[in-house]
Amino acid sequence: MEVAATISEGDMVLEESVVEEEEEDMQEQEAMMWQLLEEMVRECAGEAVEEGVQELAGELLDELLDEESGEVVEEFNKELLDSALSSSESSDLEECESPAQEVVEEEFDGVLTEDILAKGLSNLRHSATGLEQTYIHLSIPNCKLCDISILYNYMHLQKLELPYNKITDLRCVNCMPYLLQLDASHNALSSLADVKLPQSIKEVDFSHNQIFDMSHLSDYRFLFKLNLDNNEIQTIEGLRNCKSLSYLSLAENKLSKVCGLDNLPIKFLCLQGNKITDLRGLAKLKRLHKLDLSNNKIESLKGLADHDLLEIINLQNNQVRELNEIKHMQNLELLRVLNLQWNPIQENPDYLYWILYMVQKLTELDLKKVKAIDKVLAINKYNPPAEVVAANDHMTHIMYSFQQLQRIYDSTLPNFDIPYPMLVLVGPQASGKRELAHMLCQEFSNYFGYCICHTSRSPYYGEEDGCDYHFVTEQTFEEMIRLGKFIETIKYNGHYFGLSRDALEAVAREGLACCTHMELEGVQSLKKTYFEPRYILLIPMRKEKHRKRLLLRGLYDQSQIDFAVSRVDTYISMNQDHPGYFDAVINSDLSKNIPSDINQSSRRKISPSSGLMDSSTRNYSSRIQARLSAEKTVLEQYSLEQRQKVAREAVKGKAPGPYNYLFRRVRNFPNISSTSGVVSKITSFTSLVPVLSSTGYEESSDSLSRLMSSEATEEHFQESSLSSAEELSEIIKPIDLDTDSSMEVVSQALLSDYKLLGIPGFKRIMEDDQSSLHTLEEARPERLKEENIPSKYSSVRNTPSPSQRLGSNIKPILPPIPSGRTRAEIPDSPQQAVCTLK
Ligand SMILES: Nc1ncnc2c1ncn2[C@@H]1O[C@H](COP(=O)(O)OP(=O)(O)OP(=O)(O)O)[C@@H](O)[C@H]1O
Repeated sequence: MEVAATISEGDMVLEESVVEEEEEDMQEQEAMMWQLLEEMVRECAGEAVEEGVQELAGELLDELLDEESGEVVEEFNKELLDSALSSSESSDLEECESPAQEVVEEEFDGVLTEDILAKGLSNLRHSATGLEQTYIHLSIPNCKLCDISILYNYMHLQKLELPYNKITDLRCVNCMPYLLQLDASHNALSSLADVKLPQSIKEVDFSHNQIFDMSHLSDYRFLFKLNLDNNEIQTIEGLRNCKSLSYLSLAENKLSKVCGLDNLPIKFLCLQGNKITDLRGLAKLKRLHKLDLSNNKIESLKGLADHDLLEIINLQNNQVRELNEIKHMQNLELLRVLNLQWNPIQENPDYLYWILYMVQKLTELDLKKVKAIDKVLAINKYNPPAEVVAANDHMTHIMYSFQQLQRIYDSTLPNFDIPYPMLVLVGPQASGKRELAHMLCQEFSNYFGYCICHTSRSPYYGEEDGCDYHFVTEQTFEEMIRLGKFIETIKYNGHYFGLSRDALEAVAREGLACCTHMELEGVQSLKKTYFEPRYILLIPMRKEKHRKRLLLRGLYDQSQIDFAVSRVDTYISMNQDHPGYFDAVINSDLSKNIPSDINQSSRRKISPSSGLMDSSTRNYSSRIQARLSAEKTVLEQYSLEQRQKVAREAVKGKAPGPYNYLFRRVRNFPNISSTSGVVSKITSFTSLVPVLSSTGYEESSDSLSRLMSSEATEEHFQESSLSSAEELSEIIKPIDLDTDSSMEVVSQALLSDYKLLGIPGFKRIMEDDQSSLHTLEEARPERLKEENIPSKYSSVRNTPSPSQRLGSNIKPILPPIPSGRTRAEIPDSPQQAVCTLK
């Protein structure tokens, strides 16, 4: 039993050991299978990686292993792929480093051998002679090469790249007549004396060497690009014959000035990281496109002007301090990118706007995009357009005047519907507008009062305070601005000029229409107010004559004369571009009395009789007074008597007040074509009511009615299609203001043509106005009433409020002075009229 038991136990032991053996076998087989599988996978992945198809490797592994091996295989797969990729990357890097890396690693002695060279050759082509096949490109970077004498045998090379080596001797290139590109950067070259590059060389890079002398680079006519960055060069020299040099870089050298570059066709110049202090040596580099002068010691930008093609300038980290230096760049029409970071100039508060004003086409400043709003603000700050000046001026005066006690002004009485009549003579300096204003006020003293402007300039000889101007100091003028005294002001030739509210009110209080003169900017500001003056433009059509006229005055220096003459064009274009902006245009050219050649010395010695514009004759009022009181001719005397007669009749009510005619509103003729420009042709047409002749009211009324009837007017306008501005310029003929006879022309134009001289006292006319209108209306011929021809009086009485502001062709020539404005109602002092608004 025991044996049996032992046997059976032995059997069991045997059985167990057999099972163990079988298990071991299976494990072995499994391990073998794994090994096989791993080898297979590695092989496939390796192949795929070798081919650079990493994705494919992944997919392959997936396909092979996924289904069979479950998660374990997947993990393995990933590990394998990672290791395969990293090994491929490292092998890539190795490849990048150098084709000859393996050789270098074996204690390389720096001598270029055939083996190394063979790995760097490429680009098999016909040689330049065309006789043989040869490699024309050799590139052996980063090989610690010292000795490259083997290259003496490689004369067919056209491109040679040997950067990041230790080369000190480059004479082998002397035997390469076909070489076009040479890169010997990052080497140990200290001299180029022995290097004789071929004439045909186009691009050379000697950057990052120890070269201190560049004089040996001359005579390369086809050299296009030269890089000498990071060397020891102290002077730019030897390039004068490089007539094709477009790209020159000498960054990080020891240059202290720019020189030796005259007349070279350089487009790109990099001189950053030197010790340059000024740029005068750049003056003759006319083809520069891009300039890098960062990290220098530049203080002055003189030498940058006149580079018409310059687009980009980098002046970062220099010593530019003065805003005025920017002026040297103001003519750089193509300059778009400018970098002035880390320059003291940046600390100036006006820096941004001044630069944007001076170099208006910049798109990038200090590495930031330029904003359009900043450009606009810059222009508005330093050279604001006339509209901006006018708007600012208007805002200023409105703001200051609001701070004052509010009043009811004589010029606004009796209501806003009927604007206070004002006549403003506009034109460039010395166009004769001041003389004409004085004359009008003298001749039409019953209608016009001269409005005396304020100025901060000192009086010329012959000018009187309170007659020509109110002469005040600049401080007083500015104080007056702050007190809200002005309606408009301008600054002309550095002096203030302004139309004060008080001056205008003084005229209005007299019951007179205001007549004054001013420059265009004044008009632009005045047009923003509620006043609605008529504007007459006096324009010199011949600039040379105008210049002589200014010269004759002997008051202005050359720049002032140039400025005044240059403004003639501004007026002309304003008149052309804005039809109706001026109500009339007068050609103010002189025709006589100006000597054809005026020299400097004779300017101040012109006798009063030789011309009106001499400074000794500038007391206008007395001059005009003298003229008017001069003995009259028979004809003048007769004319005067006639006018006085008419005036007497008007006062008595037999005839309408003459101002009613003079300032009657022009009808709006639809077929008037708006034109602009100076009118020189004189026609007989007048938009004013025709003349009151001595034959009595009936006749004149008849002719008036005929003229004002639509039939007559349409008929007339078919002949003459003029704008209202032109109509008035027809009325006031082109006048030669500076000749004795021209005074008469003015008189005749304004007086004889309309028979308006000798107007009786304005006040009385005003008082009689209402009654005379009634009387006259009643006295109108029945025929006219039946035909429903509009009465001039009713139109005067019911003058419609102007529907448009200035510039419109339907506006009146001049509004009538409101009938409610009589002397009796006008308070004696301004205080009486003061009423504080709630
Ligand atoms: N309030 C004003 N607003 C705008 N412009 C004015 C004003 N007062 C005067 N001006 C103008 O300023 C300019 C300079 O005046 P200034 O008196 O110095 O000229 P001028 O040499 O005497 O010439 P002119 O004979 O044209 O007056 C003139 O054109 C004048 O009409």
